[in-house]
Amino acid sequence: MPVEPLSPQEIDERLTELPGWSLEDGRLTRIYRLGSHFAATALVVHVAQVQEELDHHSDLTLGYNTVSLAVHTHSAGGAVTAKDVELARRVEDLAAGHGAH
Ligand SMILES: C[C@H](O)[C@H](O)[C@H]1CNC2=NC(N)=NC(=O)C2=N1
Repeated sequence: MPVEPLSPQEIDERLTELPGWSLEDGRLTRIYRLGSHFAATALVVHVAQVQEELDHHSDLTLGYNTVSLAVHTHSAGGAVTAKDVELARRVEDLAAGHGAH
């Protein structure tokens, strides 16, 4: 079943429950900071596991001690959808356990 784009108001509502996340260039984005490059790398691997589980994938960028995500839904023409929000929530749940902030 195709996933529908969220309206700008729906995106704003969902962002209130996702501290640190914002809409940048039409994508849900967040930058996490970690204590070391190795800790950041471990978070990337964990996020990749969740993305495979959800079959939904962000642009995931590893820096020295940062991990950046930007996600929209390709199959919805690049719109932000509930799938993007679900991925953001799942990543929020696991990031704290990695000491990400
Ligand atoms: C075939 C596979 O289910 C699709 O290509 C999935 C994979 N991951 C995806 N990720 C994102 N962000 N958007 C998609 O539309 C998408 N589609």
